Amino acid sequence: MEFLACLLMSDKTVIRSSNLKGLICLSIEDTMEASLTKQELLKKYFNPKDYYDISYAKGKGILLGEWVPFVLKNLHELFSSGSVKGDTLTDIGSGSSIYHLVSACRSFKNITTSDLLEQNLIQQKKWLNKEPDMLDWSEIVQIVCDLEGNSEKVEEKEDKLRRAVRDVLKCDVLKKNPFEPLVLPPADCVLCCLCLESACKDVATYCDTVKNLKNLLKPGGHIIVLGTIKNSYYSVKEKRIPTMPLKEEDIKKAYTDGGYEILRMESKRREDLSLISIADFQGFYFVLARKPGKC
Ligand SMILES: C[S@@+](CC[C@H](N)C(=O)[O-])C[C@H]1O[C@@H](n2cnc3c(N)ncnc32)[C@H](O)[C@@H]1O
Repeated sequence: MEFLACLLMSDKTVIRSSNLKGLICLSIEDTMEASLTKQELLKKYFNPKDYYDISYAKGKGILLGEWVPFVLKNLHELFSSGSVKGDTLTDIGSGSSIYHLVSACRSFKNITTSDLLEQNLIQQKKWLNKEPDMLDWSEIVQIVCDLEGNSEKVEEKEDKLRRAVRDVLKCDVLKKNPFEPLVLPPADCVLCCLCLESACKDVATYCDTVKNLKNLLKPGGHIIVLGTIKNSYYSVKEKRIPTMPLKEEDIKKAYTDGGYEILRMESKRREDLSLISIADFQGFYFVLARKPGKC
């Protein structure tokens, strides 16, 4: 007779069977993991130091080869052209990273960084306060100094960025007001690097989120988004964090339907697939778009 058996074998393993012939072993941890939301998974597994080590650490970070040069080159060209400037820039989903803000601090004197996770805000503040256990971004800052013709030394550049970052705030980009209960004054520029694919569960949510970010901008303000194409996970230590695999064709539609004027769009195919088990993105994209209206 068929019946459901659920035997507790140890504090970690459950055996389930509908007829006791074919046993399926599930760990309690697996079962509990499957019920975690994306945000709960991030809170549990996104250790900023581990993320930095796997992604950006000197000589070994997997994003150093193609992603970092793609981001730094595009942002350098953009900010040095003088076409995007103003007083305030809001960075969404900064994590514990600062590499993407180095070029921006030439054009914006008032930068707000933000993230969903408290552990990232803590790590970000360590770098801003030059605490002994801060993350070392100097190798990447040097690349920006090189792009700018070495008019400033790495330490000068880092201090300039530290002076420009006025606030480090908690945010949830999926909320109507991502900074609730705070209401931020509209910014001249919103920047978002590797966050939307991590936050959004599907393309429809990505489109809604992009549209909603307009509320954080002044009329005529710019949004700059850099992210990955067809990426379904990235790893933090041995844990895989799921992401939303965005297709190239979805990107243009999201910004056009979101009510922006697209000023520039770039994409690049990933060439080195050797570390695909750590993150399976196929390429990267860069979008610069403008909220209609006069500044
Ligand atoms: C792959 S990391 C990128 C971090 C950093 N921007 C970078 O380029 O290295 C994704 C970041 O998005 C943040 N994130 C995920 N969901 C979010 C949400 N709903 N609101 C704000 N940030 C979120 C995570 O906490 C994490 O810091």
